[in-house]
Amino acid sequence: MTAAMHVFDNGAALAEGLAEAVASTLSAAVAARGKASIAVSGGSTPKAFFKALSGKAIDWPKVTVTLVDERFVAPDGDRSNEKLVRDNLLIDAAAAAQFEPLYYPAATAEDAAAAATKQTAGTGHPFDVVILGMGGDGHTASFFPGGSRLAEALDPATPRGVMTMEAEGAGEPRLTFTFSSLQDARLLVLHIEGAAKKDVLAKAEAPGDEAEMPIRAILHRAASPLHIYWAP
Ligand SMILES: O=C1O[C@H](COP(=O)(O)O)[C@@H](O)[C@H](O)[C@H]1O
Repeated sequence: MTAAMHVFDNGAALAEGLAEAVASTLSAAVAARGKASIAVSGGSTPKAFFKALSGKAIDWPKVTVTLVDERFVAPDGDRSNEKLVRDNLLIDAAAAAQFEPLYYPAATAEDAAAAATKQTAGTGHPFDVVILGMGGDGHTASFFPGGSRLAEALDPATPRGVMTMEAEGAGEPRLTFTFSSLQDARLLVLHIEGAAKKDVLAKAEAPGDEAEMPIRAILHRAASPLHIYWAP
């Protein structure tokens, strides 16, 4: 697997540079296939990128936006990745995009994952764009160290779709696209910021157990070239 490093002076420059690259990939997808798809991460890092992307001139009604992972929490709560996307990406021009959530108000996270798998079945085979983040523990999407279904989620034989994950470091039960759903995106990006995450990345790039740092699955065996976007 090859990785290209894109280094920026600061978060604002990164947000703009990444938004440009994503907008160009989505527009090319619409031109080639009449539609485009993007799966984005939650957490604290992507807010400025979302805002930069939301104003780009893309044929947004033809774009489907979803999440790489979600917490099993209602979408009006501050821990909801859906809320982050609705408040920061699905605004301005991008308000016209289609959105496919991973959270459903089901009795269990398993039921919500089944509903999300069904609803997203027509999207992303492969995704045009996947934007991954990374936690300080080396998790990406909801592939957490010690995750209850980590081996299954990272197994390339596990089909595309959404599954549940529970882990000590995860807080709420999680909903996550499987590794097979994400690793072949036409534009596969890892977006990280700060010196601490650069150190985590360096550790993960060295050979080692995926169970300890699940980001290794993406770094070492994703089918698509990985573009790493970093700013201090
Ligand atoms: O739990 C999550 O964390 C990661 C990293 O988030 P950050 O706050 O360190 O940027 C994120 O990529 C993932 O989507 C989210 O659910």
